[in-house]
Amino acid sequence: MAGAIGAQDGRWLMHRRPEDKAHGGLWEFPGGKIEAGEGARAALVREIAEECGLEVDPAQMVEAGFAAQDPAQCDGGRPILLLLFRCPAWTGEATSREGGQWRWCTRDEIEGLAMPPLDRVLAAQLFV
Ligand SMILES: Nc1nc2c([nH]c(=O)n2[C@H]2C[C@H](O)[C@@H](COP(=O)(O)OP(=O)(O)OP(=O)(O)O)O2)c(=O)[nH]1
Repeated sequence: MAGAIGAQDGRWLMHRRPEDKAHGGLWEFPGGKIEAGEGARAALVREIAEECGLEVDPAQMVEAGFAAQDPAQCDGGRPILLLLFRCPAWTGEATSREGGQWRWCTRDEIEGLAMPPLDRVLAAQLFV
Protein backbone atom coordinates (compact mmCIF):
# COMPACT_ATOMS: atom_id res chain seq x y z
CA MET A 1 0.00 0.00 0.00
CA ALA A 2 1.21 3.50 -0.77
CA GLY A 3 -0.27 6.91 0.02
CA ALA A 4 -0.19 10.10 -2.01
CA ILE A 5 -0.51 12.52 0.92
CA GLY A 6 -1.30 15.93 -0.47
CA ALA A 7 -0.99 19.33 1.19
CA GLN A 8 -2.97 22.52 0.47
CA ASP A 9 0.05 24.06 -1.30
CA GLY A 10 0.14 21.26 -3.89
CA ARG A 11 3.09 19.39 -2.39
CA TRP A 12 3.21 15.68 -1.66
CA LEU A 13 4.82 13.89 1.26
CA MET A 14 7.68 11.66 0.16
CA HIS A 15 9.73 9.20 2.22
CA ARG A 16 13.41 8.41 1.77
CA ARG A 17 13.98 4.76 2.63
CA PRO A 18 16.64 4.00 5.26
CA GLU A 19 20.03 3.13 3.77
CA ASP A 20 20.06 -0.37 5.29
CA LYS A 21 16.77 -1.49 3.68
CA ALA A 22 15.90 -2.74 0.21
CA HIS A 23 16.02 0.25 -2.18
CA GLY A 24 17.80 2.17 0.59
CA GLY A 25 18.19 5.90 0.00
CA LEU A 26 15.49 6.00 -2.68
CA TRP A 27 12.32 8.10 -2.35
CA GLU A 28 8.91 6.44 -2.20
CA PHE A 29 5.29 7.19 -1.51
CA PRO A 30 4.84 6.36 2.19
CA GLY A 31 3.23 3.05 3.10
CA GLY A 32 4.00 -0.61 3.58
CA LYS A 33 2.70 -4.14 3.49
CA ILE A 34 -0.78 -5.36 4.42
CA GLU A 35 -0.76 -7.74 7.38
CA ALA A 36 -2.81 -10.94 7.52
CA GLY A 37 -6.48 -10.20 8.12
CA GLU A 38 -6.08 -6.47 7.55
CA GLY A 39 -7.98 -4.29 5.07
CA ALA A 40 -6.13 -2.23 2.47
CA ARG A 41 -7.14 1.16 3.85
CA ALA A 42 -6.51 0.09 7.44
CA ALA A 43 -3.03 -1.11 6.48
CA LEU A 44 -2.18 2.23 4.90
CA VAL A 45 -3.48 4.17 7.91
CA ARG A 46 -1.37 1.99 10.22
CA GLU A 47 1.82 2.16 8.13
CA ILE A 48 1.68 5.94 7.76
CA ALA A 49 1.06 6.38 11.49
CA GLU A 50 3.96 4.06 12.33
CA GLU A 51 6.37 5.64 9.86
CA CYS A 52 5.73 9.33 10.39
CA GLY A 53 2.94 9.90 12.91
CA LEU A 54 0.34 11.38 10.56
CA GLU A 55 -3.27 10.31 11.01
CA VAL A 56 -4.85 9.73 7.63
CA ASP A 57 -8.66 9.57 7.22
CA PRO A 58 -9.44 6.24 5.47
CA ALA A 59 -12.97 7.36 4.50
CA GLN A 60 -11.51 9.99 2.15
CA MET A 61 -8.87 7.84 0.47
CA VAL A 62 -9.34 7.40 -3.28
CA GLU A 63 -7.68 4.77 -5.47
CA ALA A 64 -5.11 6.48 -7.70
CA GLY A 65 -3.11 3.74 -9.38
CA PHE A 66 -1.18 0.52 -9.08
CA ALA A 67 2.15 -0.99 -10.11
CA ALA A 68 3.14 -4.65 -10.31
CA GLN A 69 6.67 -5.96 -10.25
CA ASP A 70 7.88 -7.68 -13.38
CA PRO A 71 7.74 -11.43 -12.54
CA ALA A 72 11.21 -11.83 -14.09
CA GLN A 73 12.61 -9.58 -11.35
CA CYS A 74 11.02 -11.36 -8.37
CA ASP A 75 14.05 -13.66 -8.18
CA GLY A 76 12.18 -16.45 -6.40
CA GLY A 77 10.71 -14.05 -3.83
CA ARG A 78 7.13 -12.92 -3.45
CA PRO A 79 5.81 -10.77 -6.27
CA ILE A 80 4.88 -7.22 -5.25
CA LEU A 81 1.69 -5.38 -6.17
CA LEU A 82 1.68 -1.78 -4.96
CA LEU A 83 -1.61 0.15 -4.73
CA LEU A 84 -1.61 3.95 -4.54
CA PHE A 85 -4.36 5.85 -2.75
CA ARG A 86 -4.73 9.62 -2.70
CA CYS A 87 -5.01 10.74 0.92
CA PRO A 88 -6.39 14.28 0.96
CA ALA A 89 -7.46 14.29 4.63
CA TRP A 90 -4.90 13.91 7.39
CA THR A 91 -3.78 15.52 10.64
CA GLY A 92 -0.46 15.83 12.44
CA GLU A 93 3.10 16.62 11.45
CA ALA A 94 5.50 14.22 9.75
CA THR A 95 8.38 13.12 11.95
CA SER A 96 10.91 10.38 11.29
CA ARG A 97 10.13 7.33 13.45
CA GLU A 98 11.75 4.41 11.63
CA GLY A 99 14.98 5.85 10.30
CA GLY A 100 13.64 7.33 7.07
CA GLN A 101 13.48 11.00 6.02
CA TRP A 102 10.46 13.05 5.02
CA ARG A 103 10.07 15.86 2.53
CA TRP A 104 7.12 17.77 1.06
CA CYS A 105 7.75 17.83 -2.71
CA THR A 106 6.25 19.51 -5.73
CA ARG A 107 5.40 17.43 -8.76
CA ASP A 108 8.60 18.63 -10.47
CA GLU A 109 10.68 17.67 -7.45
CA ILE A 110 9.11 14.20 -7.34
CA GLU A 111 9.86 13.68 -11.01
CA GLY A 112 13.53 14.45 -10.24
CA LEU A 113 13.85 12.12 -7.24
CA ALA A 114 15.65 8.78 -7.34
CA MET A 115 12.80 6.30 -6.79
CA PRO A 116 12.29 2.52 -6.74
CA PRO A 117 10.77 1.29 -10.02
CA LEU A 118 7.19 0.78 -8.83
CA ASP A 119 6.99 4.20 -7.20
CA ARG A 120 8.13 5.75 -10.48
CA VAL A 121 5.13 4.07 -12.18
CA LEU A 122 2.80 5.31 -9.43
CA ALA A 123 4.07 8.88 -9.80
CA ALA A 124 3.33 8.79 -13.54
CA GLN A 125 -0.25 7.66 -12.78
CA LEU A 126 -0.75 10.30 -10.10
CA PHE A 127 0.33 13.10 -12.42
CA VAL A 128 -1.53 12.15 -15.62
N1 LIG B 1 8.10 1.01 -2.38
C1 LIG B 1 8.66 0.05 -3.13
N2 LIG B 1 9.06 -1.11 -2.55
C2 LIG B 1 9.61 -2.04 -3.34
C3 LIG B 1 9.78 -1.84 -4.74
N3 LIG B 1 10.35 -2.97 -5.27
C4 LIG B 1 10.57 -3.81 -4.24
O1 LIG B 1 11.07 -4.93 -4.29
N4 LIG B 1 10.10 -3.26 -3.06
C5 LIG B 1 10.17 -3.92 -1.75
C6 LIG B 1 11.03 -3.25 -0.71
C7 LIG B 1 10.39 -3.71 0.60
O2 LIG B 1 10.92 -4.96 0.96
C8 LIG B 1 8.92 -3.86 0.23
C9 LIG B 1 8.09 -2.67 0.66
O3 LIG B 1 7.63 -2.87 1.95
P1 LIG B 1 7.90 -1.85 3.12
O4 LIG B 1 7.78 -0.44 2.66
O5 LIG B 1 7.06 -2.30 4.28
O6 LIG B 1 9.45 -2.10 3.32
P2 LIG B 1 10.32 -2.31 4.59
O7 LIG B 1 11.70 -2.38 4.07
O8 LIG B 1 10.01 -1.28 5.63
O9 LIG B 1 9.82 -3.69 5.14
P3 LIG B 1 10.61 -5.05 5.22
O10 LIG B 1 10.79 -5.51 3.79
O11 LIG B 1 11.88 -4.74 5.95
O12 LIG B 1 9.65 -5.90 6.01
O13 LIG B 1 8.86 -3.97 -1.20
C10 LIG B 1 9.35 -0.62 -5.34
O14 LIG B 1 9.49 -0.37 -6.54
N5 LIG B 1 8.80 0.30 -4.49
